[in-house]
Amino acid sequence: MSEVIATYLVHDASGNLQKKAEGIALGLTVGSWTDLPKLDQEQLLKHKGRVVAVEQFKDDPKVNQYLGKSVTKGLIQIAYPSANFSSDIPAILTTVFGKLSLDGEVKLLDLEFSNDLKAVFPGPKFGLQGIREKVSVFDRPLVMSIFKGVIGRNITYLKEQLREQALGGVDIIKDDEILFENDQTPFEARIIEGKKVLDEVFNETGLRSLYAVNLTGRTFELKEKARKAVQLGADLLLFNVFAYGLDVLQSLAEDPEIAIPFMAHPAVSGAITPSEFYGISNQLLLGKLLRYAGSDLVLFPSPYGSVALDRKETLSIAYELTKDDVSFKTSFPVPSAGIHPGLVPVLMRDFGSNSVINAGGGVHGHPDGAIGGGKAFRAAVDAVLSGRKLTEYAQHNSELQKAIEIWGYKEV
Ligand SMILES: CSCCC(=O)C(=O)COP(=O)(O)O
Ligand SMILES: [Mg+2]
Repeated sequence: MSEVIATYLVHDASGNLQKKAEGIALGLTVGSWTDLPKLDQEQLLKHKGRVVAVEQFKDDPKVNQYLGKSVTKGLIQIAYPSANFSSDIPAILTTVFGKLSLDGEVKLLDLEFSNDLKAVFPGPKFGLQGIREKVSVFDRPLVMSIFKGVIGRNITYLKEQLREQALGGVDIIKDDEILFENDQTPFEARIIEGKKVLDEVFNETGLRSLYAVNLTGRTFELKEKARKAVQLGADLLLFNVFAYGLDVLQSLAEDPEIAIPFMAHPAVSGAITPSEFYGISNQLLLGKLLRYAGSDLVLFPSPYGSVALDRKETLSIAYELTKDDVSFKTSFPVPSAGIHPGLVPVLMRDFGSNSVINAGGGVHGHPDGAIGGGKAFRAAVDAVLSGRKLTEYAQHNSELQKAIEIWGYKEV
């Protein structure tokens, strides 16, 4: 049957989760808070939500104290018939968590789509393997660096910073998500001038880094802007998807004229995900839904840096992005924020080779500048792949040595 099964974590004061589940299944589909006498059986059968499972957990006095009331914690699973919604994320989210998201301590943990429903979503156009092919790197995690301190600077400054990052040997260089349309470094100039710089570096070194330019502006201008970016030869598009909406990403990603990869930034998602009582899980929002909507690479806070996320949560995001699913290509997990070369061993232990190591401050803050920073990251990756400790490898690599001296390291 065509349906979406939603899994919720609930903290309910009534103490009767079965009744709560029945209330949700009816209330979000054919019913209301009052009896509707005209509901007929046929309509009920076709459109009513179905309670799939209810699992009650042990009472937790700490939670009761925190919430200031006695609650019953548990998982509720409800199946919603596809006949109730059009096949798009806004309709699905509104069905499964529209009014319900406002109604007490309920967190949406997961959505399971039937195969016919999955088929309407694009998934990543290039995916992890397609990105690897673009950079011709198949046997290690990719290394990415982020422009820093570019706001208020002109295109000459941006080009210099781009050149330094590329010379450091990183595979991808991305705009910071806070660089918007501006007079000094306009979107189109960034693409045109950036391409020249990266082609120059390629002629000098044989390494062609990719540049992810930040696609920003008003929603209804984005398609034209993205199409123009492709015509100008942009490599990738960075996108602040949660400032716009998942459906905006999907519309862009499925446009055949925008045939370049999308990199999703998690900005604003922290307004939705962190509570254990409310919102949507990171696994669903940053993992499954970003993959379904067409993101080729997904940034999220790593467990170790400046904006750290619980390790289990980060692993669950990466799992959703990379797990086998015949319907979709896999997306590249990009654990980020406050990353320095000394964290590479733990990042590679957690996320493996099919991940991107991404840093801004950890590249530009290197004593030898962004060139040294990039080299230090590449050396750290080589050290781990060759089974050596960072400190041992650093004895013969000055860039890694200097990075470890300032920021330290975590061996596994
Ligand atoms: C919260 S994940 C996105 C990280 C990010 O946008 C960023 O600019 C990280 O920069 P950093 O200097 O911390 O590497
Ligand atoms: Mg940033």
